[in-house]
Amino acid sequence: MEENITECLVGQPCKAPRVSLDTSGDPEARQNIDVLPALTQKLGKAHQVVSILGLLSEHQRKTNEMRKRTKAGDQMKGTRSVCFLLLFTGVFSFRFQELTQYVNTHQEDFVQTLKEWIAVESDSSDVTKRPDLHRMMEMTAEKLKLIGGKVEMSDIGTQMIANGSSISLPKVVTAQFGEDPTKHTVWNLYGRGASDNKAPVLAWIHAVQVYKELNIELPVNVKLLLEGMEETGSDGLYEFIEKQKDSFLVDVDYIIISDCVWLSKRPAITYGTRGNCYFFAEDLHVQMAMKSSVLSPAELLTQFHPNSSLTLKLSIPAHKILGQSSWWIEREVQEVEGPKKDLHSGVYGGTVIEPMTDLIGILDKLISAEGQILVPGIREAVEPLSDEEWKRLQEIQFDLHTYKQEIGVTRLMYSNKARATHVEVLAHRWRYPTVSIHGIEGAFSSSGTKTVIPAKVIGKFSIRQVPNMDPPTVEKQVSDYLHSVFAKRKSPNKLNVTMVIGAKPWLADPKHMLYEAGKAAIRKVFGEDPDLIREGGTIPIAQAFQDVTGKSIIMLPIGGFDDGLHSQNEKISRYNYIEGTKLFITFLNEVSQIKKS
Ligand SMILES: CC(C)C[C@H](NC(=O)CN)C(=O)O
Repeated sequence: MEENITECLVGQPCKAPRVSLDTSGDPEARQNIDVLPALTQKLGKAHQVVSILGLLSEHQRKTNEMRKRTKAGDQMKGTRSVCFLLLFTGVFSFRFQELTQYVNTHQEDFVQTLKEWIAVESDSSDVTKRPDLHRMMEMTAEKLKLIGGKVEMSDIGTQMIANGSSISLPKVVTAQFGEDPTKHTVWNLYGRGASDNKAPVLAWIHAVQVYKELNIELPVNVKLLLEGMEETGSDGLYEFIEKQKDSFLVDVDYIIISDCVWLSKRPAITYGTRGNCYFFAEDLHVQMAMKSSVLSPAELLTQFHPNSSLTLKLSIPAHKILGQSSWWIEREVQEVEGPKKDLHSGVYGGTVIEPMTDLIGILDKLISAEGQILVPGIREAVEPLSDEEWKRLQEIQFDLHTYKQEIGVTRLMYSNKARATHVEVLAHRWRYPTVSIHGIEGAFSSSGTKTVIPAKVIGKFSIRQVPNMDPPTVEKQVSDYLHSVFAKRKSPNKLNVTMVIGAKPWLADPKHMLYEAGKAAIRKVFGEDPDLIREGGTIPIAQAFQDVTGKSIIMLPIGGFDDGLHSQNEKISRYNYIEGTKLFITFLNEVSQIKKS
């Protein structure tokens, strides 16, 4: 599969910007879609077009701001799909040719819908975009109604944001197609977003639509559940599925999620994901060296108040443990903000113990240059790789050279070992924990040379979870460790460590019949066997679904290995989108063949 994307100078007025969905591997069938001109017209300004590309991620928006030249791939943000099924009824004649031919002849319509969805900046990590996210959920519900679904939109409450106020969470959309008790019921859950994961969501909706348009009976009952907060931890969804356990979810047999990507050019089926523990390490205030003792909030108040340079704030962070039955652990945190101002590094530098220096010092102690996690207890908890797992990894064809090329690096973390194999690289990608440092809030990060001492900085990092790591334990390990590292610095500043997401890993049994159905559908549509893979990223709700329903989950990706999720050039090829739609159509039929145990 080859990429065919049109270049666009992001951040600069684009005269004829285009986003292409290509029919990879088939040069004759390649067709570009002109997304940006339509959007430019709609929005009137080229720079707004650029921010549409940015809808997919914070990262991408930042790149836009930096006016980097980048490829404007097919960018979409993610929702995901989950399917369940119920009973099986006898003989069903699967009209494969007719259904897939319909997809071929209607691919322009499907691409057009995707263009319209991409144009909505439904980014859950950006609270200023919340109206777009609400609109996206409305559009999704409308689309499902149009194709005859029994659709409901459920309010799942509010989310507390950084400034302490609450904003409403996007509604969860549920839809049902078919209530025949003699048939399987398939429930598709769509998480949130765009290419990661709007195309897979639409492919699922279109799969149902094609059956409807052709008046071909759905081989299974289908239930869809769509949420808009997946990429920031699926806020509110855990309570929702607990509540729906005995109603919407009660007759569901299987769950399908399509919020992941292939490993290579070969189609894939995913049977495990890593979890994620996401931390904020706040170094709270600069204290003048002359007031060098660590003061309690009350002391600080009496010292500084009523000088109005000090405020005492109480907040409840969204502290979550996901993937277990008590979803939320809330804790009160006293957050003291010291002198509000940043300081001039010439005037004050040398007299203050700088929060940024403290923060960098402790972040540096999380992981070694060789990739070894330094937090005591974490590596010890990891379940050893079994021979079976090792064998499965060995069977996967994975070319390290192509991988390095795709991400643009010359050396990988473990490739300096004498016997670096693809097995080691895949194990470190899917099966071992890792630490990533994501950002520092409050740091000077613009271009130029501002000589500032930031008064308050928040380091953001996460640790990917694998069996047998346990988020509450990891939280304690990380917090204790960072506080001990910080204590050694004898800094008068104050450190707060808060875990804001605690999502468990998910692992399924790939020998389950559901996986055979997936393989059969892939063989039929793509003419080859899929890779059986795991995913290094996290679907926070996955393990929770498995725990709450007790049903099997399969992840059936249609995204390409080089789609660049969360990156500057996120895209999906037309090939993956259209053939993926055929895959879902076919998979519904394969699932209907599974005998009820
Ligand atoms: C827990 C994370 C915020 C979840 C996020 N999920 C995805 O990107 C799935 N599309 C992740 O970083 O893995």
